[in-house]
Amino acid sequence: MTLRPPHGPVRDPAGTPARNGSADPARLPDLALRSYGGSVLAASDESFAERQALIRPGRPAFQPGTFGPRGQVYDGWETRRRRDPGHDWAIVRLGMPGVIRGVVVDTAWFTGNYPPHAWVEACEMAGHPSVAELTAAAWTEIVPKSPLTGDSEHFFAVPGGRRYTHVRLNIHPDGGVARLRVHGEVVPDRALWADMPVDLAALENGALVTACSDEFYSSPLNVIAPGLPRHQAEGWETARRRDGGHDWLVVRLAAPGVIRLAELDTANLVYNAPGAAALHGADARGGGTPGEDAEWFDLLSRTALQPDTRHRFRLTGERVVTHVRLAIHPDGGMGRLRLYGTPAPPG
Ligand SMILES: NC(=O)NC(NC(N)=O)C(=O)[O-]
Repeated sequence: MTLRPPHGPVRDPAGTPARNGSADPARLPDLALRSYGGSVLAASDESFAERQALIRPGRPAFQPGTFGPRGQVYDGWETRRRRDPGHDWAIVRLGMPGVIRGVVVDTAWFTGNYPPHAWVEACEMAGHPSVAELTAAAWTEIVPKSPLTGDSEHFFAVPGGRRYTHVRLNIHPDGGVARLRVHGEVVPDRALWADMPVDLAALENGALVTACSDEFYSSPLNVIAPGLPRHQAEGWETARRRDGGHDWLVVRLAAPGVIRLAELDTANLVYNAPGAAALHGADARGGGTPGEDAEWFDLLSRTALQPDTRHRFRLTGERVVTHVRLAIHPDGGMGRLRLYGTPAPPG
């Protein structure tokens, strides 16, 4: 099973195959995504096309022969032609800090104006640093200076396991980059959870969708994304099932814990909402990832659902869970899944 990047339908990115059961880096969430709270804080130049487009969800669009006052319109970040030495750069705050496993520099649609070279640096700064503070920070090179080609996705694996909060994309000497994707594992600042119940299924808290039955129309990762889905494609949508079975996904929680409240939101699924859903838990504190044959126990027995509705269910069990399986009957999808609970004490 592979997971699509969020906000499908999208074409599959070319990625490396899964290794040792670990996720393919290109399938991990894009920590920089604008809809995950990322921002392109500053850029050396954005004369032709705005920097914020670098981290927009979805594939870049292009319509030839569309000219505005700046020139041809591009869906990406494009700097002016340099007439002096130097290079262009853009500083990106990750929406979700974490360990970066791979970076995609996508020059889609930039043909006569792509940068011949790029490299990427990263840094970790606590709090809410200003651009001046970031500029003065110590940056680590995570992608060495590498050649680029026009109108192509370039995937760079990132070794090491450090947590980062910001990245800096450098291009030499100038040109256009449609998208920058920063794939990795979310590592939240757990001190900010204080002692409050949290959404243990939230991507921003470090949860991850690790498996699903089907992701035909849009990614199951969407169900644990921040905020509300604006439309069907910003949730998870499966194909119509014709085999009498049911669809499901598995969430590895942000931390082991007891879930007190489950929110199953069929937002935007009007004519394709599941008829019913159930939640099952597993406790894998001993290690490993529970598979189909794991000991899954009931958290919420099969319950009828309404279309386009946020359902909230109190859960009464006291068992600690590390993984939750959402079963939907027979198919359809889900806009959002929230699992509020209290993390179990360490050990
Ligand atoms: N946005 C632009 O017009 N860019 C440039 N030109 C074309 N036609 O794309 C360029 O780099 O000079």
